[in-house]
Amino acid sequence: MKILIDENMPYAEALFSQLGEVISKPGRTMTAEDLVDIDALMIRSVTKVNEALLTKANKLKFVGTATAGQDHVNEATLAAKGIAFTAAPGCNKVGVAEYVLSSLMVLGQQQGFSIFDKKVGIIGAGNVGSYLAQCLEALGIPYLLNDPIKQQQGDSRTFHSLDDIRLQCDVITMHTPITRDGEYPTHHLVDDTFLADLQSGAILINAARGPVVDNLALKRALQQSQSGEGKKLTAVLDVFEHEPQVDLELLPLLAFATPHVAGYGLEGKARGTTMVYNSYCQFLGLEQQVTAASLLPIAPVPQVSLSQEWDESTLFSLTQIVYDVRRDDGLFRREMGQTAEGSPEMATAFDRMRKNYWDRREYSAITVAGEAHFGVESLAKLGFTVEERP
Ligand SMILES: NC(=O)C1=CN([C@@H]2O[C@H](COP(=O)(O)OP(=O)(O)OC[C@H]3O[C@@H](n4cnc5c(N)ncnc54)[C@H](O)[C@@H]3O)[C@@H](O)[C@H]2O)C=CC1
Ligand SMILES: O=C(O)C(=O)[C@H](O)COP(=O)(O)O
Repeated sequence: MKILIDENMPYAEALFSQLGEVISKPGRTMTAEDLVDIDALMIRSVTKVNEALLTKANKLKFVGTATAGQDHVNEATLAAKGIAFTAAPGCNKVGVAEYVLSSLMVLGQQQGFSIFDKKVGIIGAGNVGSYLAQCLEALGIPYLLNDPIKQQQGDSRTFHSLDDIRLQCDVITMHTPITRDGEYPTHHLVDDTFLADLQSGAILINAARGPVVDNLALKRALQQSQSGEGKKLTAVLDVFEHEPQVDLELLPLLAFATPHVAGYGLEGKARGTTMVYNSYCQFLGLEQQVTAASLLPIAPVPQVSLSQEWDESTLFSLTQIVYDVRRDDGLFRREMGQTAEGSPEMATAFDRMRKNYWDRREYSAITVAGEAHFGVESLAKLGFTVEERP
């Protein structure tokens, strides 16, 4: 049995080689030729699975994507060819939420605000949006949810219109899939009109898919904001409309910019890989199952001890031990600054940073020890492992 895997899939080689011969290739450049005699294909978000890729797939029976987003896979085409498909919903929700929290905390420090004074609008209340809401709740930060699809499905949470969100929220964070059809398409959901209606001082974060935000409209709004003509606007982008190409006029206008790595915690990647591995084992009728936790190394700073009740400054320190968005932002700007827009070198640099990504962890990799009245319960709700001292 031959299994083709994206080379950028931690733990995959060791796991899938228990099932057959593993061939590892860069996901973005996989071709129809690569699928000749392949029984199973394990990908991430950069491999477009469509009619063209499948033309020579003479043996393919299973495709697994170790990602939450599924827009790169034409499921109807797979179904028509009798090829089974599985994804990894929710695998990286924690990483994306921690990316948003780091962005807000660092912006708070840079711009002189408290995150506790902000109201957050979450657009898309699926795995990521709901987990982010849970984190904000743990911290007592108010938020509004927008998700007309979940609302129509009878989800019992309170949902708000986009207008309410634009009028009432200081922070707007996008967590929808990219869709072009249906009643609520998300392609260019954030456009000139959306941006014009934001509150002055608003912060926009996109860690969903690039084209959810019209990048030219955002560039115009940021240029106006930074020239003092328009409303004050801050933007953080993890995803770009034409990635792996990046608009080099937009880049310097962004508060933080990163190469589609918001969900890149080691835990999230391990979850993604094990979810597709376990699904494939099930597909093959095998009983073996692997947990992500069993694959993970100990964190570089595994334990922290509180000496008093935590405050905003302690929260900042604790969370930044795990993830500081400035690390990825700095490297990304340096890498992009050395390439020309539209060049193959830019695409290579974008993907190189993703391939060689550091072993970022989630809050759960750190145990925080402290007494109950130090507020450890809320840190546990935020995702830290907590050891309550008597
Ligand atoms: N930057 C990164 O590293 C990552 C990006 N993503 C992206 O984020 C998206 C969200 O991830 P999950 O929460 O795991 O997906 P999910 O499928 O669990 O949730 C998406 C939610 O968006 C809602 N939605 C769809 N259209 C909408 C609209 N027009 N307005 C408001 N809500 C709408 C859906 O009803 C659903 O509840 C993924 O589809 C993926 O594209 C996901 C993980 C990592
Ligand atoms: O899960 C998703 O959806 C994502 O966007 C991924 O985290 C992005 O990572 P790659 O699949 O592009 O490595």
